[in-house]
Amino acid sequence: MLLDELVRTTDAVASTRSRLAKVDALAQLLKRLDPADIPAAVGLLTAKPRQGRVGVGWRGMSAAMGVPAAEPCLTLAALDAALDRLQALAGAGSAAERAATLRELTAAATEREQAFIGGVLLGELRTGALEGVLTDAVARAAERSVESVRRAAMLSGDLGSTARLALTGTAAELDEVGLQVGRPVQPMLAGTGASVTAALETTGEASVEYKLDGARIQVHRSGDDVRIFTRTLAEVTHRLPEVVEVVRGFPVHDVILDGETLALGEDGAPRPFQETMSRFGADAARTTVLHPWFFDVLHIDGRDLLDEPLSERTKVLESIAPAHRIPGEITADPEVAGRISRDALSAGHEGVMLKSVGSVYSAGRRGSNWIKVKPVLTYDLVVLACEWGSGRRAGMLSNLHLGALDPAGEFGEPGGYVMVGKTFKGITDALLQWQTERFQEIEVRRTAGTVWVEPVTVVEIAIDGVQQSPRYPGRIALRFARVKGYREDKTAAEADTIQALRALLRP
Ligand SMILES: Nc1ncnc2c1ncn2[C@@H]1O[C@H](COP(=O)(O)OP(=O)(O)OP(=O)(O)O)[C@@H](O)[C@H]1O
Repeated sequence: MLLDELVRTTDAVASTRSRLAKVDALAQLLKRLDPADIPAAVGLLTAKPRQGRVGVGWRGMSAAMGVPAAEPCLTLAALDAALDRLQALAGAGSAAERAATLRELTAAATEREQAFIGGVLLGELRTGALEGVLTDAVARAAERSVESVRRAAMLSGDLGSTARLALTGTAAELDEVGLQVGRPVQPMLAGTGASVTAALETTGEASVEYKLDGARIQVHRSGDDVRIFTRTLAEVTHRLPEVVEVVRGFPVHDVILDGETLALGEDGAPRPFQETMSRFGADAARTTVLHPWFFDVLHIDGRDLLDEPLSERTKVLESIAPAHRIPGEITADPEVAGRISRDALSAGHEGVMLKSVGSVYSAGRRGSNWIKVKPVLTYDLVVLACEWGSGRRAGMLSNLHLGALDPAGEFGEPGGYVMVGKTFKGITDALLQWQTERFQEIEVRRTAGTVWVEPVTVVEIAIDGVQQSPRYPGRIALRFARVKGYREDKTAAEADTIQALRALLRP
């Protein structure tokens, strides 16, 4: 299939607000695809290429942009092959070859296709919010239930291969997609509660656990082979040898564990989130030791536990990793839950998670079976621009312009970002240095005092609330926003929404 057909479909999808019409257009496209092209097409449609990051930045992309092709002639297969080549060339010494591959690719693309490829490669995730719609479209095109497609995608961690199986295999084959030790699954996520009492009303009897402010880890072990994945399913095994050692010590052969890892100080108190995350970076120095804590177990020695109630999974966890279980208790009593929350906070943790004891593990779902309660409101927002500082911060990019995701386009373009405030508070000297360099790399334009950047950087912001504001497009502004740290484990498509922030206006 020609790339042109896929790009036209994304334009049609972006131009309508009707979910049904979007699903319909995508289903038509999926049905026409050559089966071999399906995984690549799904990657492009969700702006997450099959190849992962191919290491093309804004500068490289703009340098490669030449005269576009007059007529569409680039096939999906050719684009996919070019991405394979770019990925293989990532690394030192191959800059010239990479530039030539990119130039060749853009020369074969029409102007619209060039813009599309740029958007995908730069991780400009305008279409990123499409995953739910695309899952529906796969179900429609393959005449399978949405639930069976969703489940297979969550358990395989891969919508592209799921789409191919749904469209070319039998219903039974789709239903057989299950957990596989070594292949990461989409993690279960939490809703937000205003207080432990309110959360407990929703969950009923709950496992009330410390909410540690570290990094999510999913650990797969088969014999001595241990693999660790992040929240976005990137493999980080080689970065966390101490976690590998801990898990090798558990009395099991096969296991899949879900947990959180973080750095502790000598006094046992948690170190700042940024210190944990620094261990995940490319040039990570091992100055801190990371400790793993587990709160769930999805599989043990040939037995899948996803559909077992949490109370059962907790017992299994206790039997294999008692010393590495996250602190917590099962209770229905708000007094007890309140005490656990106070203990968590006084030990320096973020808050608590309340999890319904009867709930199954819903991979990839953010529901009300898990509810987080944090005393400080924090939101993950996207940096849209940054202003040059003054005084001590002269010459440094300091004041961040913050945007919230607008999936439906209520205040602008669907999947775009709506500015909700600015802040330069809470930014350490190290972060200031980092962001000054980083933002100039992803710069898209600048005015006298401000550098505008690609909307790809997620930053965690603490706020006291929001207030009405006629100045900002979402008609609200953040109150007392301060930076907690950058969330390199999150993509911009996973940022918090303008709707979630606006909901804070209500008492
Ligand atoms: N006891 C726990 N149970 C589950 N998750 C925990 C626990 N302690 C810490 N966490 C972390 O909290 C997150 C749960 O919150 P949520 O599902 O909303 O993810 P998130 O969007 O990354 O949220 P946040 O920014 O608040 O960490 C998990 O992804 C995990 O990293």
